[in-house]
Amino acid sequence: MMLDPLDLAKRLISAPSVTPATGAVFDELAAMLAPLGFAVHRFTRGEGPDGSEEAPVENLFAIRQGPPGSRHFAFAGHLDVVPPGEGWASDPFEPQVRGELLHGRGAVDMKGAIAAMVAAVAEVPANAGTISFIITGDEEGPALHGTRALIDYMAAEGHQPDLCLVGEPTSVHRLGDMVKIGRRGSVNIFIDAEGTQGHVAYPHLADNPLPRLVAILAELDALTLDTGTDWFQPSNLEITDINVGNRAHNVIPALGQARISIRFNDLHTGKSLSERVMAIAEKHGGKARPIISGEPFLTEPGAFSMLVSDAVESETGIAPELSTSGGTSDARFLRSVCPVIEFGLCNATMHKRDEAVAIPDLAILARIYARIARAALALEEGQAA
Ligand SMILES: N[C@@H](CCC[C@H](NC(=O)CCC(=O)O)C(=O)O)C(=O)O
Ligand SMILES: [Zn+2]
Ligand SMILES: [Zn+2]
Repeated sequence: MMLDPLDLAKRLISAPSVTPATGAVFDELAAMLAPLGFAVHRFTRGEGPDGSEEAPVENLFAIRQGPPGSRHFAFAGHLDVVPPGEGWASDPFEPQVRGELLHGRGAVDMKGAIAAMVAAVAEVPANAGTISFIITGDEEGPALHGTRALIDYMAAEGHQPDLCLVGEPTSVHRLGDMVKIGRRGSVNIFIDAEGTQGHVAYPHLADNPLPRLVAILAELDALTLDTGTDWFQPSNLEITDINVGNRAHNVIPALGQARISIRFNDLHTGKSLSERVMAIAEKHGGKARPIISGEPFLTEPGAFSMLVSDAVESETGIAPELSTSGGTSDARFLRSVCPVIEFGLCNATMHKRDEAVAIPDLAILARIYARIARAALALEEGQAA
């Protein structure tokens, strides 16, 4: 009988794991995988203080070797969760079943999917091929020491998956309606306008930076970056923060700061957009400092996307839409290793209070994942690229 993904999901949700995750939640996953024949390796990266971008993050790589020369299929995901926020009907870290729903932080994003992966691999015979789990404790945060460190570890140890499935919650209205075959890129840019502090009534003795900041933001906000491409929605630029921190009515401040985030398609690169924004900032007397989070990528539709779609349709009756919409994910790193596709639970409650998964979806997802793993391991070399 299949392992019950509901029980597994409850165990994972019960271990609080707000980014950066370490410890108990990884103990739970390791305890699930070891009896299934997986060799589990865990390591921590990052040495900074709590709350800093460099705070320690735990990662887990688990592998069950198939026969020599067999194909290697990887499941990837994250055990960290976003902070619960206020107003939950029940404790976010005490999984609670109400009706058909399992409530708890991470139910859909993405402890429920990891539970389904574990239940799935229990159904795939070890002689079908090599299966691994690439699981980080920092996807929701800066992601400096998460999946990137796992990729370095796999390279150092000679573990090279042929195909990878990330279990992000890609479904929209019903389990199975959307599969992600790529993602837009992401760049976050910090903008500063500097001036000279002074008295509002003596502006000739000061230099107000805020009109310059406003001019920069107005020009950026008016940009139409593109209208989309074959596989990608239009790029969008959002002003995400404006910060002056001036509490006085009668003081011209010395500094105005803002932040923008651009999600961009394959007509751009992080560098080209960064240069464009820096030029606009400089034209108005400001400065821009970009942090490129990821470039756009597409896993061309082909044998891999077809086997994922077939698995979804066999279990749900739905032919999924192939999409690159929404945010970015750790697939932006994993695509350097092998072709990567994302499929998972319905995302309507992700990051919200009272996050919840439809309990029947957990077992359906486990069956879909088992089909995907079996089919991926059966693909001939060269078929999926
Ligand atoms: N900090 C990075 C990456 C943040 C990743 C985040 N991903 C999601 O929210 C997934 C949502 C979805 O599946 O559409 C994001 O896109 O912000 C950055 O800022 O780029
Ligand atoms: Zn996620
Ligand atoms: Zn998330």
